Amino acid sequence: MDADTPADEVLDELFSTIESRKAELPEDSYTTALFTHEKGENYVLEKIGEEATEAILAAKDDDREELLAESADLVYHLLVLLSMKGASLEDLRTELRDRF
Ligand SMILES: N=c1c2ncn([C@@H]3O[C@H](COP(=O)(O)OP(=O)(O)OP(=O)(O)O)[C@@H](O)[C@H]3O)c2ncn1[C@@H]1O[C@H](COP(=O)(O)O)[C@@H](O)[C@H]1O
Repeated sequence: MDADTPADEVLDELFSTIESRKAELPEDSYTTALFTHEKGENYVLEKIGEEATEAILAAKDDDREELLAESADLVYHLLVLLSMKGASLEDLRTELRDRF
């Protein structure tokens, strides 16, 4: 993924990068570190809790910039969890669409 990726393709690109890290486990990759952590999936679950708390605190402080940054961290870690559990972005889209 690079800075030229159209904004409406960012989530697909990000999920595709996560899936590729899961398959190839390159060194020097934070995503690889999540997939191979000694705590297993518990580590990414902890990160989701932390990032959600940080997003809540930013919202309470009315810090829009921080809220966006923490929300991006939260979404990234949530996508890693979905990938870990064998779910796809398409599954998430379907779940959301079925609530219309
Ligand atoms: N979107 C993200 C992303 N969002 C957040 N993070 C990482 O999530 C971590 C957030 O945790 P914290 O805020 O607690 O910061 P930290 O203290 O460094 O983290 P810990 O040591 O506590 O784990 C940071 O290390 C961020 O770098 C991300 N890491 C990667 N990506 C995307 O994933 C792609 C692949 O990254 P690599 O797997 O590193 O190649 C990148 O190109 C990005 O597009």
